[in-house]
Amino acid sequence: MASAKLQERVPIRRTAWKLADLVVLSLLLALLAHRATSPLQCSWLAVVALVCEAWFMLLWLLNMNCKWNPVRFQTHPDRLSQRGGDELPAVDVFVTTADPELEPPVVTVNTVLSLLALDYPAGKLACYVSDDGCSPLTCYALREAAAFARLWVPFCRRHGVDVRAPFVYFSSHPCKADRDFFREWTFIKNEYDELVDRIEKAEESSLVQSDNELADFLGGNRRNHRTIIKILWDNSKSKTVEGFPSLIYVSREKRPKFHHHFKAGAMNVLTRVSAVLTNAPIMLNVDRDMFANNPQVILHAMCLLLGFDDEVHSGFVQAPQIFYNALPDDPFGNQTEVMYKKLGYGFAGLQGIYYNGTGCFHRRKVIYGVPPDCTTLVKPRTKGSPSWEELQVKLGSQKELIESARSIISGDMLAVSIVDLSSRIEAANEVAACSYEARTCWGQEIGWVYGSTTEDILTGQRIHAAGWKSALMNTNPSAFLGSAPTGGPASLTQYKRWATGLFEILMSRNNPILVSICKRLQFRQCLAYLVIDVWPLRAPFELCYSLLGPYCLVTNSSFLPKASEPGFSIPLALFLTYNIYNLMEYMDCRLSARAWWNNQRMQRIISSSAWLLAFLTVLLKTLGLSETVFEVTRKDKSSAEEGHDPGRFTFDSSPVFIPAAALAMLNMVAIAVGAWRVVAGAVEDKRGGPGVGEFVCCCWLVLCFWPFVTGLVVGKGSYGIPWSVKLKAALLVAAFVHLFCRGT
Ligand SMILES: O=c1ccn([C@@H]2O[C@H](COP(=O)(O)OP(=O)(O)O[C@H]3O[C@H](CO)[C@@H](O)[C@H](O)[C@H]3O)[C@@H](O)[C@H]2O)c(=O)[nH]1
Ligand SMILES: [Mn+2]
Repeated sequence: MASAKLQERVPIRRTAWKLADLVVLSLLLALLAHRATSPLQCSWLAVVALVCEAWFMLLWLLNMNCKWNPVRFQTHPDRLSQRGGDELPAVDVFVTTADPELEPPVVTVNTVLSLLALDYPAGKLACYVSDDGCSPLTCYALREAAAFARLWVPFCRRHGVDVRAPFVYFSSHPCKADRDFFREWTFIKNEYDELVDRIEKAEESSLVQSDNELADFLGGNRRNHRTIIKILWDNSKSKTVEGFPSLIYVSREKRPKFHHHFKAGAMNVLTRVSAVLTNAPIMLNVDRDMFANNPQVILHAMCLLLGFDDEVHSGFVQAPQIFYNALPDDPFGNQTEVMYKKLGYGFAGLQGIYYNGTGCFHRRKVIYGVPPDCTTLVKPRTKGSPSWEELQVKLGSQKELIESARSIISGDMLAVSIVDLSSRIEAANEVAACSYEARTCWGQEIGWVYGSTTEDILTGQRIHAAGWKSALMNTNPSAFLGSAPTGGPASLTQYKRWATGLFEILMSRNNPILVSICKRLQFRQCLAYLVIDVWPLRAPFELCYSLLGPYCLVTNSSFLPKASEPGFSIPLALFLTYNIYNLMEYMDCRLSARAWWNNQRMQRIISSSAWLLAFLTVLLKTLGLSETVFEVTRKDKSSAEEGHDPGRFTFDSSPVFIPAAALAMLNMVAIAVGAWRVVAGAVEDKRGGPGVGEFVCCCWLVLCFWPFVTGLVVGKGSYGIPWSVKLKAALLVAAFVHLFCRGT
């Protein structure tokens, strides 16, 4: 069998789920119909409820569209190995890091080592680390890591080590009993421990003074410094057969006057620097906290990059984002496993999975904005390759860069650039300068797109808009494992940043609806993107709806049918089916009921805190009153504290907690008022006072906001909500109650 398929596209059957989708949809429709025809319809309360419920139905439709025909891709790397190593394209691997304090260098080093040791010809791999922190510590740590890689990579290859991030590998004892092996294992482990020790003991100030190679870092700071590029290891110069991939440290130039565009800016610099050095046709991008967990990842990705008749099917190949430090039952609702399995596979069945910022393989030409048709193998290129001048306008005028881009655009996947890396340092410095992008298309039609703190979704969308499809890569074991933030504040910061970026996309000319009208973003794919993009927009609707229950209890009114009315069964059935549907999704993904509860609870908390703040931030930005920034996610820290329960919600005085704390308080107050009225027999029946429905709404919300309830009432230290937040929340509640009462 000469051409056994490298990949198979397997549609996933979901007839029962489709039926359930329709049941929920019809209940939503029934609720709307009931509301529109009920006698209460003219009160503003009913209008607010109607608008919110219409929005929920729209969301449900968007979700249905996205999940409707999911697919999975099966890859066969064993069939690839029948091809020789010469038939594999080169891959440039990019790792981004930004802050040596929030992102300890030891973690970065582990990520890099796991990548250097992947099963792929060493001469075809190169690893670039971008350091936005411009930290001599990071550079030092990587240089030491390169020295350790000399032992580590051959060791992994020789013994077929499963997980090639040393901190994981050495966290358990080897099961092989062989004495020689054990001796070697102990030796390498000692070397690794010493490496960690050296990195952890190193101090910035003494490093730059004593170490000549690190003198470049003198006198700069992370916001204002020139480019520093260091070839830490050049594989082409290695004499041994058992080499390991080249390792290059890049800290791009930063000047206060130039916007550096956060991670997107860093990725664009890495793209150009790697273009003048190794110029691989495929690029792999990994966050610094995400190690390669499956040594065969690149081979799996190659099955999808080389395995289709037409390249258009895999403009990029994305591996799911999965976490290794995941707490049991996902207490902070940030493992997004169900989202991946339900929405992600659904996307994969449309124009393809979204780009998730890490664990993704891109074709370099896709990043250069080349549309798919001028690359099909069948049709000869009609337009011809772009002229020198054209490329100069788009990519900037660096000569080596344009030359390398021409070779990429001509489409030769197997070309290897054999240059002495150190001879190209000057060119690399030129393209890493902060003024290089002025008057070029970088950040617009070329490279990672600027203007959103969720640059990944935006960049992926641009690629889909050019007409490319993307493929979802599923491997067993998982391709990469990352670290999820632990603790309340870190999770909410992360959600806030995502939502801010998503709303920036919606409010810009890159809005998927516009893009699908003007470009080649498919209509259903556009709707699927909207499911994610509208996160922050959900906040105001969900907030309004969650105020209805307390409003009714406080003001002795109602917005839902009474238990005695026939209409009551509609919201009841909807509430039950919707929650059972979600619970079943978690069961289907082999997750616990507890994980479902935590996630659905976190959805309410995130919506009223992170998404709401993101919504307001972007509104302010649109009015020109503030700027959005990329806040780097803090990685596990406090877990070392004594008696610390990592699964418990913690608080700080950030404004993100105020609205959620206020909602928790308001619902408790409302229940108290409502209960008092029932006891006193003061529920007014004629005016339609609150019924079971309103009580259930408030109780449900109190349960959802339980971490806030305990934080308000009993929590001590970081488990308690700080007084400043409590006070502001209380003021909000008082203002609301006042408004409510005046309104009636
Ligand atoms: O100015 C910056 C800021 C961040 N980063 C890097 O960007 C990556 C992602 O940052 P992190 O704080 O870890 O964010 P996460 O919330 O974990 O990231 C998710 O969301 C981001 C978009 O908001 C994507 O870029 C990421 O790939 C995706 O994993 C890290 O490697 C950082 O070092 C930079 O290189 N420069
Ligand atoms: Mn991260």
